[in-house]
Amino acid sequence: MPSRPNPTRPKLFINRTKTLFLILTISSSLVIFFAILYFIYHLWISLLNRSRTIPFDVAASPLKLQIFSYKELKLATNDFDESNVIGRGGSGTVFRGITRDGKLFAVKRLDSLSLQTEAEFQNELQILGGLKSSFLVTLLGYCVEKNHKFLIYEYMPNKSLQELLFNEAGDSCLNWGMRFSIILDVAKALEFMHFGCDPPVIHGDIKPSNVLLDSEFRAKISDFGLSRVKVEGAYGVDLFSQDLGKSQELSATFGGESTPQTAIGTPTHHEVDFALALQASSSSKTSRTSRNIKGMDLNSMSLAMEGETKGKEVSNDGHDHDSKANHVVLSCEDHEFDQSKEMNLSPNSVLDLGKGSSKQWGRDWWWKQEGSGELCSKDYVREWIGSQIDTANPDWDDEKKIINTPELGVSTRTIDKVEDRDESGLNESRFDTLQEKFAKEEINEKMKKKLKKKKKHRNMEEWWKEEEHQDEISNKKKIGMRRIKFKNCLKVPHFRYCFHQKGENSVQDREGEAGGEFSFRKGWRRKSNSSSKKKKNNNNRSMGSEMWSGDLFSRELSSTTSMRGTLCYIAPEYGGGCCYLMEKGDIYSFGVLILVIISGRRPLHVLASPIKLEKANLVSWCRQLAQSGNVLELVDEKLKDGYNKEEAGLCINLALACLQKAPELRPDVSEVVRILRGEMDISSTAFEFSPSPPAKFYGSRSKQRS
Ligand SMILES: Nc1ncnc2c1ncn2[C@@H]1O[C@H](COP(=O)(O)OP(=O)(O)OP(=O)(O)O)[C@@H](O)[C@H]1O
Repeated sequence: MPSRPNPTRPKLFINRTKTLFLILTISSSLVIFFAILYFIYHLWISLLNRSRTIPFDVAASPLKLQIFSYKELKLATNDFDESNVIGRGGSGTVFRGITRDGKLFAVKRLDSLSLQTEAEFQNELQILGGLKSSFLVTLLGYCVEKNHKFLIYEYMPNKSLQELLFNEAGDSCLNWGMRFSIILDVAKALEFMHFGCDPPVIHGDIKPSNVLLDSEFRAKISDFGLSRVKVEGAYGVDLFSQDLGKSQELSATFGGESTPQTAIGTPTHHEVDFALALQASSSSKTSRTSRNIKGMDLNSMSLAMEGETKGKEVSNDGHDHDSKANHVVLSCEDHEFDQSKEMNLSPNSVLDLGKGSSKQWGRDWWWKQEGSGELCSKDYVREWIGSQIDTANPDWDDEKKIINTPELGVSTRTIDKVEDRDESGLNESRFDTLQEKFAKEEINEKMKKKLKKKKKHRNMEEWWKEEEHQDEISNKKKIGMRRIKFKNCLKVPHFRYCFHQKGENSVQDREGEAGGEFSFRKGWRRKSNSSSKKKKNNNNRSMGSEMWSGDLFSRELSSTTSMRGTLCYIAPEYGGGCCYLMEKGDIYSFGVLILVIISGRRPLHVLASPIKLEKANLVSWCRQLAQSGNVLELVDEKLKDGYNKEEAGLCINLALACLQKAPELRPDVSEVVRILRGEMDISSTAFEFSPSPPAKFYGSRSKQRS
């Protein structure tokens, strides 16, 4: 008897087949999906690489750069072994490499593939790759492979100036001779870049970690990631465009040879430059000063200072103290307290202000513009108010009398005193009723006027607030204008944001600055990255202790690279809205560098001890020392007496000349070199910060240095 077919079997079979089919369909579609995704990803990467990372036409470059293979570099650095790491920077790690024939070279591996790193990579190739000088670190070649980018440089056995000056052990091996020759070498390097290249090259990031030393401790400049070629005549290079296609076009004429143009459209940066925003907030008002100083006659400054020191001798113009005070008050009332007007006075008009003026400006008025980072009329107004109260200004006393003694007689006496009237005339009242009435009315009117005046005196602080508010409004207006201007010029959004930070948060920014609250995106990011590395290397020093001592704080601040340079080394004009990178910006950074080399200190070194606070800001401290005529106090204690006092004094004063706020007053680099060589007298360069004529500081240097 045939067995009855099991009805569940085909069902089970069908079910199994269905499941299998479903699994197969899902997995195959998944495979197809991922394959497409992978393909798209690779296509995107290759497109991206083609548009962004293929370096400029190396074959057409005036200097032939070698193309290294990844394999070659891997071999030379022992697979990028940690033992071969010779330094770490903001954009990558630097390894020591060795060729088969035993030659050493340095390999910079760009760790992040951000747009900024990309731009810096292209910049190095296009600018440093086209320059050949014994004062610049030679770029030997590059490698772009497997999504890695490398730059290969000549090896500098004595590393960077940063490491030599601030090594962990704290023993700087640099003697005076070495320091002086490093200063001279950097000056010569800048001279080559500013005057030896056509068009000139502006480095944009002069600082100790970018000064490398060869086996004989000869200094060479490296890191051209932020450098620019000056193309727009006197107006410099547009710092914000960072259009490498443009710079490619420009670098074509290097060395007198022309290179074909290649279109390398590197996108602009979108990093928010908090460092600059902060600087901008503190220098927005000072920028006005720079302009004023430009137009100011140095003679008038010295006359003004003389006036201050000689006191009454100078103010023998017949004006008494009160009248000067009144003059100032009236200017304030009319909101005409315009610094530019005050500072553009002719020598005579400065003299006319006499004693009152010296009180008004105070002893340190032209130091404030640099040191405090804030220069505005509020400083002067505050100072003036202070001086008026402290010195028991008779004018104020008179007014006190008016307020406290409402009786007519007393008031009359007060007013009479002010108006130089004969008191007795009123006391012996011989007027008839009508005359008396008129007299009373007249007196009342005068009293009212006086009270009004007093009210204005009282409202000085309020007036200052108003003035500051107005300043802020006008700043915002300016920012608005700049935004529109830059929008029109199709500039990058970075700029807008930067100014948004500056404009809208300007007060907070300033407060932050005063309280030492800095927040630079890149800086803090670097700090967190590097702190773990530092911890590894330096176990016995906790992060907390470093922070407390301020050492880490200082280190991070002075090595924080922003788009426009490194904090403390960036010239003030780049913070005030100026967007052109100029040679004088390098000169400013060079001024800071000189002070760092001579003092063996970071430009901003905050320590817990309050005694040392005055020395925290190297530039301000140096200015204070210059004011007191004691610049040599700045020289590194480690040098003890083993330094040339004449050379040290010259370098410090040269640094001060380079650190002048107004770029046009800074010497150019050829003057700098000549001054260092003893071929030129420093006193012939413009000087804005000395309380006494430059000759007091400088004598001509007879010694010639080759
Ligand atoms: N050619 C070289 N030879 C020897 N050491 C080098 C060379 N180039 C760089 N280094 C070392 O590597 C360190 C890092 O250099 P790098 O240029 O990457 O960064 P940085 O200038 O310190 O920082 P940033 O790039 O943020 O400005 C240098 O301080 C130096 O010690």
